Parts: sequence; structure tokens; C-alpha cells
Amino acid sequence: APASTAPPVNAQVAGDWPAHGRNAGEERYSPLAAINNENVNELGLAWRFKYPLDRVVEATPIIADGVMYTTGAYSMVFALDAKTGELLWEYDPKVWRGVQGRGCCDAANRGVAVSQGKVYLGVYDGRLEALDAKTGKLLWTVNTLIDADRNYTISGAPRVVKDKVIIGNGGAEFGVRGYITAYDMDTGKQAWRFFTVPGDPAKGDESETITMIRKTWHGDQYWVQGGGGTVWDSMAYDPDLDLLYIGVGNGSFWNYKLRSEAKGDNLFVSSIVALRPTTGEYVWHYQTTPGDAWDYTATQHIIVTTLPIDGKDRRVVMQAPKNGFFYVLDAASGQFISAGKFGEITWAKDIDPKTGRPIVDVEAADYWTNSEPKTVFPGSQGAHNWPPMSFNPQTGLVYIPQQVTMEHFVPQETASAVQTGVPNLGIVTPIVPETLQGIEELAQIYRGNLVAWDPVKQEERWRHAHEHIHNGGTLSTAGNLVFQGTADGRVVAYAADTGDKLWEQPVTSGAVAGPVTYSIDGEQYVAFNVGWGGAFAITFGALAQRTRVVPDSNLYVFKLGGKAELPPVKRREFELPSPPPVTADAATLAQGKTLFANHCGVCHGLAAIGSDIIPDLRYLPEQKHKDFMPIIYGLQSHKGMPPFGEILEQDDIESIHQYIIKRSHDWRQEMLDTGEASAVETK
Ligand SMILES: O=C(O)c1cc(C(=O)O)c2c(n1)C(=O)C(=O)c1cc(C(=O)O)[nH]c1-2
Ligand SMILES: [Ca+2]
Repeated sequence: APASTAPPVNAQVAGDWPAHGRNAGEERYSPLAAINNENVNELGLAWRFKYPLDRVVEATPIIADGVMYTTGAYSMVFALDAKTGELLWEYDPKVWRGVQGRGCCDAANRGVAVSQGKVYLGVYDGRLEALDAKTGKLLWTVNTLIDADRNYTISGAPRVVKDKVIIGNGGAEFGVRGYITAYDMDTGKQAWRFFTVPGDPAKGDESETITMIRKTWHGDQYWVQGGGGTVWDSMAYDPDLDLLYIGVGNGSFWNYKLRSEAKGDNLFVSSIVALRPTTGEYVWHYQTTPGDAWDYTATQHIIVTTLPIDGKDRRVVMQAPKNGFFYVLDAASGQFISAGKFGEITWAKDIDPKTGRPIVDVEAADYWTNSEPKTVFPGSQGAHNWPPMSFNPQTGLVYIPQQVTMEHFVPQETASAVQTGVPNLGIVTPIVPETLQGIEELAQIYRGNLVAWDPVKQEERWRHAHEHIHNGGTLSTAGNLVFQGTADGRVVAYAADTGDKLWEQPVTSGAVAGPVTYSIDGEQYVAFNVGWGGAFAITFGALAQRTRVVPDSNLYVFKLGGKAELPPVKRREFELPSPPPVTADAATLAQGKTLFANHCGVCHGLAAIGSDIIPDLRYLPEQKHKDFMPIIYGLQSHKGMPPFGEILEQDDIESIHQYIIKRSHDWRQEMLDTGEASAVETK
């Protein structure tokens, strides 16, 4: 095996899944082959763990010394006997659920890091915590946030590199300044902090790196808004080069003109940056989308491995960011080696092989210069989002949860000020169709694919089409297998070389997380976290509801000949809602529509179409209509409904309520007209 398969911790234990991407380079490849393309159809359930909350599950479990550590919504941690599924301990960081309003993308958590008897957890509200791996007892906690008034959240998994534990955060859709911080893994004492974008010039630059990148920003607004560049998911480490690679997110505002007068590259937005893990010192960067204006984060999974390039083994960094190009870079220098289109792209024609810069299609994608709305591929969900890919050194292929997305970018003329709990993009909130027919038309475009990509030739080897986008991450093994869960609630195994589908099992909900494999006492297991949620599932409910999956979050562990009973699989049936009458006039409804889009749609679904993980407001029961005002004022903040009392006036709330009622009637009528609903009237 190439050097890159040496895991960072528990190096000797081939059967473990000791770190987020299994090894330091995060290949998500396991050398285990007891389960293989010959026998994978004999997989049966070994055990299952039911999460207490039927909400989003994005975690990659860690398996070390026979224990599995996984997380559910609101950063809750569960330690399970990896052989039996017995719950050993659980830890609830008691996140105040109302902080949900500060998150763009659901109460997600992508898992913990485990090292030397400690479990490290990034908490949704910005804490980083260390727990005793044996007992789950809290050992230390630090607040990683620099500004309590800004909308920072943590969804990502911390990484342990040498003696440091490292974590970033999210929030670039709201207006924050991105950074990443390293803490001493024993004490939690801060070791270093690396800002990804420049801050208030009056306060001075924190480092020469900040002075360097400030030259790529223009105007006097970028730092007021925060600039973005959040490090909300990917990191990888190369032990030989001693480099930490971080994936940096989109700019804030999205709108390039409002953010930086449509000038400059805006470093390190949408970049991969290499740092010294001991000091946080800058080493190199590669920017995938200079002057990003489309939420083209480069936070997607980073893999460090060795590839044969022009006949010579070369250490490389690979990424398939939202922007649709697959990149191979030199791991030591960041030098551009090659790129290929793995997604549907209209924003750029190609990458200039000499400079490594994209050739932007101004006509197709520039919505800011002439304030002209543009429809651009990919959209903000990306050609690939956070669900991790995997690299199999045997086939030489990367397995990408690819997707086709697009977006109508409608620019705002003037910028709004940052406000707690309010997204702030510098564009009009994305529009989705309100009618079933419109949704079906859009759904013909929004498609997911499992793509097997040859990173050396930069070409596709095979693909499987999925009905929906936002499918799960991938795992590849020495058993010539690729595993992936799907948005419509299946877990599937494919042959890694040919792509033949070999095994499939329906499960209780949509699967978005990356699966893992491990072995105990000579027996191999494959684990899938299943729990529908995340940005697409909640915000784009119009499309996401088509999967018909219901919130029913479980961790499924399979083995050859497993005999445990699978729970019944239910799918959503659309019933007829029975809303109260609409009493508002057209102008009030129009106002309600805009307010809903700006304040409610992120969680309850644009156009008030929800996938019912977070309540689908078209189906609000009578009592909730009665309590509408107190709920908006915080009556249910303990359940995740943020208080909007300081954000919305009573008239605003009334118009939002009327708009929701109107949408409920529209839906009811469509159900009747199309015969879609199961004929039952609901109360
Ligand atoms: O810019 C950011 O700070 C930020 C943060 C997050 C997050 O923390 O989950 C997401 C995104 N952006 C984002 O653009 C995105 O598409 C996304 C999807 C998800 C998810 O969990 O499904 N999170 C995020
Ligand atoms: Ca983003």
C-alpha cells in the first residue's frame, strides 16, 4: 500500500476507523476485504442504534479499541460497543436549540475525533470540548468564537494533528470572518489561530499573511460584513510533509460587487490552504474560485495521496469542490497539476493549464456588473457538497457523490447590515417553484450521480444515476467495493472497478453521511449513519420532499450473515392539510412571501414547502395556528424554533402567518386536482 494509507493514530490496527477520513490523508479507503464483491449480497443487519432525535445525522463514526463514537443532531455524542451496539455512554452538550437560527444548514454534526483516551467534539454553539473516552465525562471546554454577536456555528469534525486539536466554524451565509484554531489536546489551551480573510484594517493585520491577502480585497465593506472564508468542514494532514490542509469557504456577501467592488481575488475565499500544524504558519494556497460569487466553497473533502503523474509517483492533494472541477495539486508546493470537469458547469469554460485559474464565462455567470439576474450551474448546493468522497488505491479511482444543481442569482442593489439570525447574501433569496409542475420540471435538472473518477486522466470511468441530489458520502474497500447511502433511503454496494450494483437495502430515512467499515474478532462490519437533513433537505424542501423519506434516524451496522431485524421502513404520504381561512389581502400575502423567504425558508423550506424534518408549515395543526405569535416569540425555542421577537414586527409575523396559510390552501388544492394525496383529511 502507498505510504498515504498509514493512519495517524492506532497505526497498527487495520480493523479500526481511527480518524474522520480513516487515515491522515483522509482517503476513506479500508484495507479490509472479508466483505468483498463476491459475498457482499450476504450482508445482513448485525445491530442498530436508534438516535433519540429524529433529525439530521451527518457523522462519520470513529471506531477505536472496540468502541464506536458517533454524533447526532445538536452535537450529542454516543459511545457504543462496536460489536453489539450496546450504549456505553452518551454526552449531551445541551445546546440551546434556539441558536438554530444562526445556522444556515440544520443542526448537523459531522463527528468527533478520538485520540489518547479523549474524545473531541465541536459543539453547534461554538464550543470545543474534550471528553473522557471511557466515561464520556467532560474534561475541558473552550469557547472558540471571537464574536458572540456574529452567527458562528460549528458543524464540522475536529481533527487531531500531533498534539493539537483543530476546529473551524461556519456562518459565511450570515456575515462572519472565517478562521481556524488549534488547541493543546491535553489542556485545551489555545496554541494558534489562522484567519482566512482580512479583518478591520483599523485594528491592524494579525500577520504578514493577512497583509498579503488584504491586497486582494477592495472597498471598505468586506470586513464590516466579515468577508466569509469559513473552514466549516474539510481538513487533511500529510505526516511526511508535515502540512495541514484546510478547505476554505465562500465569500460573504456572495455578491462580489457588494463584497469587494467586483475587484480582486479575495484570498483565501474558496481556497485550499496549507499550514504548519505546530504553528499555524501559512505555507501555500490554491484558490479554486477567485472572487467567488456563487457560494462555491472549497470546503469539500480533501484527500492527500500518491498518484502516478507523468510516470512518476507524486504526492498530491485532491478536491472536488462545489464549483464542479476536480483538482489535483502538488501536496508540497500547491502547484496546479490538472483539473477536469466532474460536474455540469456554466460559470467557467475551463481551467487555464498554465496559470491554474478558471476562465470565467462572464456572459453566463456575472450577475453583479449590470445587475442582471443569471441562472448558473452549479447552484449553491454545488456539483459536490460535504458528503465525503473516497479514493481506492487499487482501482486508482475517486468515488464522488456528484450532483447537478443550478441557481437563479438575483443581485441586491444595496447591502443590508449584519443582523443576528438573518442570512445576508447580497442577493435576493433563491427562488423555488411553488407548483407541483414547476417542482417536477426543476427536479428533472437536479440529479445526483455516483461518479467514479480517474484523477490521473481527469475523466469519468463509470456512473450511477440517482433520482435525487444530496446522496451520502462514499467508502471504498480492498474488497473491490464502494458503499453509499442515498437521499431516498437506501444503502448500496457497488463493485469498485466496474460500478455494478451488488447489494441494496432500504432504510428508515435519507442517508447523507459517509459510511465506514471496521473489524472486531476477525469479523468485518459496515456502518451507515442514516438521518435525513442538512442544507438541501431543509431549505430546498420543494425538491427534497420528493424523496418521500421520513425523519427516523438510526445507525445501521451490517455484517455477512447478520440476522438482526430491520425496523419497518415508512415513506411519507401526502395528506390533505386543513388550514384556517386566508384573511389577508394580496399585498399582505406578497409581503409575507418575501419575509418568509428571508427569515423562515432556510429551515422550513423555500416557498413554505418542507420535507417535514423541521415542521412542514403547510401542515400546521390548529393549536399551532392559535399559538403562532407566542411560538414566533420563542415559546418553542427549546425545540429549535428560534425567537424572532427582536427581528420581526407583529405585522410582519401576521403577514408571514397568512402567507403560510395561503401556501397550505394552494397545496391542498393541488393535492385534490392531481389526486396526489391519500384521501384522508387531517386535523
Ligand atoms: O459558508 C458557511 O459557513 C457554510 C457552513 C455550512 C455548515 O456549517 O454546515 C454549510 C455551508 N456553508 C454551505 O454552503 C452548504 O452548502 C452546506 C451544506 C451543509 C449541510 O450540512 O448539509 N452545510 C453547509
Ligand atoms: Ca456556504
